[in-house]
Amino acid sequence: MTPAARLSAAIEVLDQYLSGTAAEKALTNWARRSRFAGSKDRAAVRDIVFDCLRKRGSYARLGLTGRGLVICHAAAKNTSVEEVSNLFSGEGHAPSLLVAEEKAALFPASPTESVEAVYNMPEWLGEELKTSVGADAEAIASGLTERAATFLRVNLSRGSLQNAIDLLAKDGVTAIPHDLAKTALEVVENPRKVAASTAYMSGLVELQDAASQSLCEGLPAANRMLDYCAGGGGKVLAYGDGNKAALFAHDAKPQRLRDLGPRAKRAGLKVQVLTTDACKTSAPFDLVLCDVPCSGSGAWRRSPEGKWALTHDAFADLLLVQQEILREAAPLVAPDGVLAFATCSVFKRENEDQIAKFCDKNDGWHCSYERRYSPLEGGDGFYIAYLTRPEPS
Ligand SMILES: C[S@@+](CC[C@H](N)C(=O)[O-])C[C@H]1O[C@@H](n2cnc3c(N)ncnc32)[C@H](O)[C@@H]1O
Repeated sequence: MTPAARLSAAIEVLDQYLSGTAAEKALTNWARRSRFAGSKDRAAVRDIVFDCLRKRGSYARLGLTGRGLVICHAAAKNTSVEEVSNLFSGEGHAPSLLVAEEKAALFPASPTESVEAVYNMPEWLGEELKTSVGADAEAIASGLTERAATFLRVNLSRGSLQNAIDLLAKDGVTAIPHDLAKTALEVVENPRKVAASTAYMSGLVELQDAASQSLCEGLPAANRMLDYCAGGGGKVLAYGDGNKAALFAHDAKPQRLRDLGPRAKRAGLKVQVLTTDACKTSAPFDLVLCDVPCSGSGAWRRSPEGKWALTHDAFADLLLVQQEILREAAPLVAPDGVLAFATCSVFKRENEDQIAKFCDKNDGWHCSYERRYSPLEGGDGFYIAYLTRPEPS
């Protein structure tokens, strides 16, 4: 496909997304209809679509349509009206010719200053971000419009960072250590080759964000660790690589745990899956991690659809669920144990405010540690807090 034909395809996909289809589904639908498209074309169309989702607020200056977004994307990637006009030539599979109004919007003299355009998120979330991170808000919002780096976690029980770097290189993947975690590698060349690489297939490396790795690395040592919201199990597996603890995993939606078995096997770890009732009968645990459902705002580079889909009601529901999970998990913690609360959110209302509310309502618990990971550190935005009960004196 020509670069112009890829733009036409992205317009088609974005129009389907804007009429209510999830972006991934719209991309799959397009790929099914377009058997002529090779893997490089599919990847290129995906990149255009995701860039438009990340920057939807500023790209919407020609209206919220697939064509409007893609025209602004093309303007951002080129430097002159002529270059963009050449792509929108109307010839072959290229999108139709630009009209005067579209040409005028390519390189506006004074860009729109609305919160939605500057922060590339709905206005209320831009305000939420300002309240949460103050002076860093604009830089964080801008960072969240960039494509996320690909990070790998090296399973240190399987080999060293250097072993992983060397083995990845044999499959054409270039990776370098990243400061956020001692297990973290950043893939700087050929991230799409990771999944088929020997290092990945053999369990030497796992895909995991660097801040997520750092958060797991910092968790206190325990004899019995329960990952209460385990999902795919990324955190319990990371914890298990560096600790000798007996590992347990739970999720309110057991189907979310389906990948955990094969992943644990690949990593050479044993993780016992518990139902909600079995968590109670197997308690106490000296470390319970609650990686709660959240807005995902720290990971909007990866999942930009989330910022446009989040509603006030859904956000309010998340705040309630987060408190409910802490209430459920607290009795599972041994008297001198740690209840760890984590989100991949940059919003204070999901982080510090939740911890303050829990400690306020639950006598004896206090926050003994907390750390914010800013997306400006390179990884996703995360928050972690440890809740403990001091020994009665
Ligand atoms: C942020 S995800 C966890 C991601 C996972 N820890 C990882 O590292 O891949 C949150 C998980 O919490 C689960 N969840 C939602 N409500 C819950 C509840 N009341 N109790 C336990 N888990 C819950 C969801 O099903 C979801 O899998």
